Amino acid sequence: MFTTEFLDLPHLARAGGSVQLPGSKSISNRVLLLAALSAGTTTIHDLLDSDDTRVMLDALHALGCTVTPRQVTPGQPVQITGIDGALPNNARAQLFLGNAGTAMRPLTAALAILGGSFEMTGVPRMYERPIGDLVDALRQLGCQIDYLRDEGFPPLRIGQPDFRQLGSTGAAPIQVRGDVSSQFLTSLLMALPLLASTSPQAIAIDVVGELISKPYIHITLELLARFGIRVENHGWQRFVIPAGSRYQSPGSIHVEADASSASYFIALGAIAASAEGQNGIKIEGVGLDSIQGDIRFVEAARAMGAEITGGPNWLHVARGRWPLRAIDLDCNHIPDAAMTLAAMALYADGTTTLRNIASWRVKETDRIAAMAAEARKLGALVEEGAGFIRITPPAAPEDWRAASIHTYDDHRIAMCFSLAAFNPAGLPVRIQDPKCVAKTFPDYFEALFALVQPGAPAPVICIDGPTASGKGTVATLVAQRLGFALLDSGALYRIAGLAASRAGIALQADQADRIAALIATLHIVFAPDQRVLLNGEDISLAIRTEEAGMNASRVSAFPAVRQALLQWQRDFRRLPGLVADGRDMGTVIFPDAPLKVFLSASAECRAQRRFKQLIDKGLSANMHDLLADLQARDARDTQRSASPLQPAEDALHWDNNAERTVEQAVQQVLSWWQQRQPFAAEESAV
Ligand SMILES: Nc1ncnc2c1ncn2[C@@H]1O[C@H](COP(=O)(O)OP(=O)(O)O)[C@@H](O)[C@H]1O
Ligand SMILES: Nc1ccn([C@@H]2O[C@H](COP(=O)(O)OP(=O)(O)O)[C@@H](O)[C@H]2O)c(=O)n1
Repeated sequence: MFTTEFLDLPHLARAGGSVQLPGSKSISNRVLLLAALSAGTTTIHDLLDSDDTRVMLDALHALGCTVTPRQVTPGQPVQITGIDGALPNNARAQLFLGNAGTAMRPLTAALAILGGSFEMTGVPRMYERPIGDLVDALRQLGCQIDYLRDEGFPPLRIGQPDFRQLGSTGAAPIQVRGDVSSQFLTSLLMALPLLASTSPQAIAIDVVGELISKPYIHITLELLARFGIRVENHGWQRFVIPAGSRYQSPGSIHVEADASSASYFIALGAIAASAEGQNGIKIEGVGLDSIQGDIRFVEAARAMGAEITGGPNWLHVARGRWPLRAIDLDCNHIPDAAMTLAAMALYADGTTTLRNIASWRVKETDRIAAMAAEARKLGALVEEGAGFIRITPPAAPEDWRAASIHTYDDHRIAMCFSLAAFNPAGLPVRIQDPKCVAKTFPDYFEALFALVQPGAPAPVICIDGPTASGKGTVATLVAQRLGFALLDSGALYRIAGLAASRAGIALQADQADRIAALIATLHIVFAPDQRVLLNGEDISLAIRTEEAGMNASRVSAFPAVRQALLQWQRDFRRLPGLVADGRDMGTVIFPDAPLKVFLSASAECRAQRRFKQLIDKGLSANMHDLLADLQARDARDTQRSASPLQPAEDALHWDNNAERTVEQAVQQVLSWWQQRQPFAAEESAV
């Protein structure tokens, strides 16, 4: 997951390949709660790992359910042993539910019926998301729920219910509004079986007003059936839970991949030209037989021109009609996925209107306002109303603008606008706070990068300079802040020197071809935890000794060795970008890099830094020898004939002497980078 302040997507041109999608959020959190309320143990496969499921798992654990393991691990099922319809007497807990509506609403309903003493809290945005209609419906039954702040909104306190008024004849049908959020009805449908289990009468729920988002109710009903509860559906207006209904674990259940998440890749297939040798995008984990309503996004995407085929749990998408066809659509049946249509509308041949989307206004953010504001930044013409949005794409490529997209802590805004990187103007797109995708799809950008090809080679920032000038330190931090990959080219020369000396090859010019041949056989891994593995062995420390540095310096003078490492280094170039540290990054390896930095510092300053660095690592060092070695290395680096150390003509210089801190150097490089971005001016104006 990218945890950077922002993520710059270079202009993207093509896409192709196959993607396995994470489990559906709606199904994951429903299954978790149903398993928790049931008798028996449920093994849940393919559960989504996200903010919403994490708060749900924490809440279930706090309520006394057995959850193993406590966190979602990819490829490993989660087991939940349920409470069999009742909590212990005097159960109490304070539950923090973040911004997860899929946890707050159903848990409120279930706990209000189970009874105890609970406080339901969340992030500030959660306190702006209405829950009054659900609370009103529960109070009709005798549930005890108080608002701790604003009337109609969380946080809430839940107490012991009093069901005496229901009497032996059961209650009149419970009324719930259906036109604000279908999560209220879902919450009641999942909570009321707890009451029905001891009730002599069936329990009926009447929907007041038009029921929005029926597809989500469909998911709820399908899953309730899997857990032993057969709800009668009377025309989506009345739902009846039979008396004596009792939650029973199905034993094992698979969570479908999220159909809403599939929408971004369906859109990708529709928008992007196919990568060479590929034929569109294959999406695995969800298919045409899905129980999720958002699968009907497929019809909308087809209407816009996408070519889509599929099976029970897969889809294949390719670009069909181009530009896409503008549509006018009632989106009540696909409220979440419809946002992706707004992104597709940027590539349509006219004005697209998405109607019946008033529920967008009460989601993670006011999504109509957010989509409108951000699409306008790109140059689109947008009109919005209480329940619709109308989007006209920029008239010509030159009307597109490079935008820094505000994402409102809303995963869908971030994912939708990533698709703007396919703009015909060749512009990059900046996504602010990219980690907001964690809500449903933490590795969304990684999945996207695995499928797409940039319009031009991915950007590279070169940081060259003499030994101990601070390249490695600065490059690592710059890469972290931008979410870029890192190439420590010196490590490759160090590995080459180590491997050659271990193989007993003399590090001299007449052996250069043997060393180059040896390099071709090496298996080198730069692990995400910074370890370096050579043929499976951890050599991170072995290559950092001064001796290894000297050996590296020797082999690096041989043109055959440099040639053997050339393509290896260029292969590090990837999306969203690369920071490369070395001696000849800007001059030889990446001469087209958009930013080249050359660091310098006096030999004494560098020797001091290296001394401290070695001592801190627990390695022995001697200042006098260090200075001599460093000067010898400088001489060899600058005087060798093959790629000598010298600044590229277009390099920017940074004097990294003793009075300069690491952070100053990093800020300088980042600021040079910002100045090269088309959205730099807008950013600094904010
Ligand atoms: N202004 C600075 N820039 C970079 N590194 C600095 C600076 N000041 C002190 N240092 C320290 O100096 C050392 C630089 O070493 P390193 O980054 O490995 O250099 P290089 O990769 O150029 O050989 C690190 O221990 C770093 O913490
Ligand atoms: N791009 C590069 C990187 C390193 N090297 C050589 O490899 C040696 C080790 O590189 P390094 O960057 O790890 O070394 P230090 O700068 O940390 O001393 C250097 O002394 C250089 O001679 C090179 O020639 N070209």
